[in-house]
Amino acid sequence: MSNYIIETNGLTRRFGQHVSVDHIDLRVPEGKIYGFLGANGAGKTTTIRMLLSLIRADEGSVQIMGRSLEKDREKILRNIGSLVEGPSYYGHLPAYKNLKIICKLMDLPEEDIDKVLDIVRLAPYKKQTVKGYSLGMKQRLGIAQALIRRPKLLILDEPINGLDPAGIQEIRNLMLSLCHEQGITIFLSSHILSEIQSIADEIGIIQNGKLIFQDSIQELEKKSPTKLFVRTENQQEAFRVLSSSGADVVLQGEELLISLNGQMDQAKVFHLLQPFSVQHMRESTASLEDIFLALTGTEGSL
Ligand SMILES: Nc1ncnc2c1ncn2[C@@H]1O[C@H](COP(=O)(O)OP(=O)(O)OP(=O)(O)O)[C@@H](O)[C@H]1O
Repeated sequence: MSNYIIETNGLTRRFGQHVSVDHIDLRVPEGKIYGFLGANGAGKTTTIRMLLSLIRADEGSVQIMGRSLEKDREKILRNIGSLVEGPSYYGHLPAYKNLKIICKLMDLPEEDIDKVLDIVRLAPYKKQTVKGYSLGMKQRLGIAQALIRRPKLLILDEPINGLDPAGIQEIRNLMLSLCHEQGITIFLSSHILSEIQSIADEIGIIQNGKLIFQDSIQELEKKSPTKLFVRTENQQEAFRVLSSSGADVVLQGEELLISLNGQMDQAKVFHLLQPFSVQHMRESTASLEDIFLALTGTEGSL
């Protein structure tokens, strides 16, 4: 058996003439957090719906936990917790009761409810009706609904979408603890790189239905164009020295903007700037658009 908990081969889905998911070969390692990135309309939700057997694929195959989704649908889905397009719940009932209904329907042990509410940090609010919850709390309830099934794999579609920075941090911490402490593999989609950059081990990037990158976050960072913004006491002279040494540098407002690459790395820039008194230096983190540009040479459709 491979070490991939999800493996697709040539997975394809068309809507009319439009190929929404175009022959993608996902490789999701077990026990990791996999970030599935793409702009709006790139094909993330369609892919996830195929992984969960909510829609059929036109071509290709899906293997999950070493089994064929086509042949062993029931067995596989029993071990997956998912949250696609927002949580569904009874707003007039408290979180505890919402989970109790799921346990009854799916014949799951009710003893797990308190544990799961504790994990998603909703225990203090378990008796309050859900309609009064914040968006982040509702999202955490959605994750609790997925966790109550004791899944080996969690598949979450844009779980961070629409949350405020505190809510984003809460969900991030939750993912990290679910993966590292409970050993659950997490596959989550997002259209914002920076939101999942700090938690994902592995990244897949989908653009116009095609998987244009799939590797570790370290490999992605190597491909991301890093930029340095620098202010010195003598900008004109620093600019002249940098550009005559082959640096890709422009004067942008009060700052010199230097694009780093294999020939001009940070150490070389520091060396060239030694004669100038550097007042300020910051490094930019690459956005999804920068990465699309670096990977494809075209602008992402964000
Ligand atoms: N049921 C459908 N009927 C027709 N076209 C569809 C359907 N579902 C998805 N599409 C099309 O497939 C493409 C991919 O959509 P999908 O929802 O998978 O993208 P996404 O990456 O999840 O984007 P978003 O973040 O906006 O949900 C889009 O062009 C969309 O219009």
